[in-house]
This record gives sequence, C-alpha cells and structure tokens, in this order.
Amino acid sequence: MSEPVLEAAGLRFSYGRLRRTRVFDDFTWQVAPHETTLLLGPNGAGKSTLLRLLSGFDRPTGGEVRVGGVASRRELFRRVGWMPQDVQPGRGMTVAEQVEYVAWVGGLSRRQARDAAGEAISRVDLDDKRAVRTDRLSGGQLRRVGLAQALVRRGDVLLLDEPTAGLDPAQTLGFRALVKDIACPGGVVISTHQISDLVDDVDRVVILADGRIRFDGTPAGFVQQHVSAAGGATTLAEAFSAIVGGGRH
Ligand SMILES: Nc1ncnc2c1ncn2[C@@H]1O[C@H](COP(=O)(O)OP(=O)(O)OP(=O)(O)O)[C@@H](O)[C@H]1O
Repeated sequence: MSEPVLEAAGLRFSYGRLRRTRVFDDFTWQVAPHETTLLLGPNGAGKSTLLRLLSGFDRPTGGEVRVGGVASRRELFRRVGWMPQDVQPGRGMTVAEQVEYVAWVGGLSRRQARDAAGEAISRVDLDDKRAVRTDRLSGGQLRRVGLAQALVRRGDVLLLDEPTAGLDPAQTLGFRALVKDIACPGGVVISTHQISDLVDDVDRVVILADGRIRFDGTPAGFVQQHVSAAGGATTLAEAFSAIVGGGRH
C-alpha cells in the first residue's frame, strides 16, 4: 500500500456564493507522517477551513487534496479521521449510534462499526454515556464524542480541530495523555489558537496566518529561529505574536 501521506497541492478555496472571501490561494502543504503537529494560528487564519478541506468534508475550488497519492473524497473519508470544531449531536442518536454511524460512513461493515465504536467510546472515557442521546450531553462530553468519531475510523491520519476547547482541566489532562498514546502512520494534526496548549506534547509546530504558512518546524526550532525576529522573544508565545503580528503589515 502507498505511504499514507496527506497533502494539499495548489489548493484554492473561497467562501460565499460569489466566492469573495478567499482563504487559500495556491496553498501547498504536507502532513508530516508519524508526527504530531500543532497547527497554530490566530482567529480567522484558516485552520478550520484547512482541516475541513483535508478531511474531504469541504471541496476545494482549485487544486487538490491527496492521500497516498490519490485525490478522491472516498479515499479521504476512509483514511482520514476528523474531529470538527463544532461537533453536532445527531438527531435522536445515542452516543453509541452516532459513533457507529460515522464508522459506517467511513466504509466499515455494521459489525465492524459496532466493535470500532465500542473501542473508541472507551478510549474517550464515555462508557457510561453510551446509551445517552448526544443532544443531552454537556459541551465537553459532546467534544469527546467528536474525538471518538475521529478515532473510530482507525484512519491513517487524524485531524483534530480545537479538541481541548470546552474541556475542563482534568479532561484536558486526560486528552493530552490520550494524544501521547495515539500513533498514526500518516500523522496527527491538532489545531488551536492557544499556544500554551499542548506545545510540550508535539513534534512539530506549524503557524498559519492569512491562509499562508509562516513556520513549519520543531517547537524548539521555532523559538530559536525567531528570537531575533521577535526582538528578543524567548517563549513560543512571544515568537508567535511577533510572527503573526509581523505578517499583517
Ligand atoms: N461559513 C463561512 N462563510 C464565510 N466565511 C467564512 C466561513 N467560515 C469561515 N469563514 C472565513 O474564512 C476565514 C478562515 O476561517 P477559519 O474558521 O478557517 O479560521 P480559523 O483559523 O479556524 O479561526 P478560529 O481560530 O477562530 O477557529 C475567516 O476569514 C472566516 O471569517
């Protein structure tokens, strides 16, 4: 089987009926295989849009998204797990049904979907909520359902959009432990606009601003490379502000 590299090649994307809000223009990037990447950027940088395009949920207006060299949404649905920023409760569905449904849409048989859903629900610690309707969950519980939905496909690549938003401190710690445990051959991408979050847990940092990549490297490399640019910045937070702020001029 081909290497499960997930890549955006010459991507273009705009929102609106008249496509006036351009987010990406000739955007090319690859998810680093076997690594956990933190996708950082200010509000409106394009992080959620990028993950929606990479997951196959949204279609680009130009260029293509490929996984293992294949540009097909079906292949993306099969090989890429995605946790959206805005996890929606399925109408009248229980936790088990919602996670099973996502597995089934991803190409598993009903039986495989049931087994995979049971496993994913345990991993996010929602065993006691399996039979509860998802529209009756708290915000943090619903986000854990979203994480289970991403894990259930057992995909080669995992894309998590603001996974710790709305989690309490204990849940955030639990999430960090879970992420350390996840091994995906095609890599894991976690988006956030909070720099303090998760930085110590990742192999790679990518900074996105205005639909362009401003940095792609290790957390330590980022601080080092931008110390002078940031006028003596020594922390990731300071360097991030300098780079993102500098990009706006
Ligand atoms: N449904 C939409 N319709 C029109 N414009 C949109 C829509 N969703 C996002 N945008 C615009 O696209 C750009 C990128 O938004 P996106 O949500 O991808 O950013 P983000 O980096 O994920 O931000 P945040 O950290 O706030 O979640 C922004 O300018 C935003 O206003």
